[in-house]
Amino acid sequence: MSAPAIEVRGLRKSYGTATVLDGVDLSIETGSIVALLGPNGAGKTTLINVLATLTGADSGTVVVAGADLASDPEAVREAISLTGQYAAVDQVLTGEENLRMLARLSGFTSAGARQRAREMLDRFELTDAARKRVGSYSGGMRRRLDLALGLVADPPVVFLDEPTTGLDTRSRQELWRMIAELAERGTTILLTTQYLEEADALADRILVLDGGSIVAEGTPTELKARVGGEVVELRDLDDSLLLEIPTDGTVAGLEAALAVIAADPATATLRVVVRKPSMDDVFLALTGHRVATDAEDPTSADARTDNREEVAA
Ligand SMILES: Nc1ncnc2c1ncn2[C@@H]1O[C@H](COP(=O)(O)OP(=O)(O)OP(=O)(O)O)[C@@H](O)[C@H]1O
Repeated sequence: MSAPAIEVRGLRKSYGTATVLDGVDLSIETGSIVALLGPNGAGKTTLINVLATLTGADSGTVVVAGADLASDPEAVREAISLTGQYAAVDQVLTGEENLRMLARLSGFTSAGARQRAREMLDRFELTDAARKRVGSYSGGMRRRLDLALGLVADPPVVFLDEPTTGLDTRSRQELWRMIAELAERGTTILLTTQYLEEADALADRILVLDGGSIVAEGTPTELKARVGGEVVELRDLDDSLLLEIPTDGTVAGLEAALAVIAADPATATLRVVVRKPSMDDVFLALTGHRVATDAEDPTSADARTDNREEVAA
């Protein structure tokens, strides 16, 4: 088995008296996609920034792509890219000009830079917009350009800090496809996300960061299996959720949940739904918090109905 692409041991970081990272240990396999989940303020960005050499740690060891962060930060910088860092990309230049400029700065010859820009535009479906100023790009196109810029020099390790926040569902799914393709080429990806569906759809493994350390890790299926079986929901006629009861998924468990609901005669005409545990249930069970949702969060309300089956009340 090859050495892990990222290895972190006992990482600590405080701001003043506030301990943000309190002994983080993690190991990320080469070529995998790992999602870092955690409630707001859990320290996800701080952890990514430490790994990307932007923030110094107080103690602990970090090895990225075989390079030790403390003794050889330059080698770490050469092995990584961090999305969001090109958010201040030149708006007046076109997408192609930005890519060519960055390729030149990364050591490509003039002809090589032109070729590399063309490849990246093609791969990130920006060829039609290549000659347009970045200022006219949509949010999704900018994220794709940002990712393309980060990959010009073909780094083996890529950090994506909330890569799809604020994007509509279609742009988000386009970006997921491109991120998955990147991993298929052997790039290691560590991403933070507040969208549980994103972690579920994209990640080989999920790390849950809470209280300054990794409190759980596993594949999405393993984490869901940990919280138990089906969840029984009681919904009103407008489909609003009134009650949810986690069960162990056995007949006896479901019967007991239905008995709780049936004990209130007012529920007789309402609807009961049985669904599989979602990442949201996992997150709540592991951290005691729900993930903050926003209007575009696909894991909120509607999207969480995916696994539901309706049963007679
Ligand atoms: N430069 C800084 N100085 C002081 N405190 C900081 C600094 N950067 C982050 N913090 C604090 O550290 C904690 C973790 O912040 P961080 O941004 O890493 O969390 P996060 O998990 O990425 O949160 P979010 O999901 O809200 O982006 C927060 O309480 C934040 O206020």
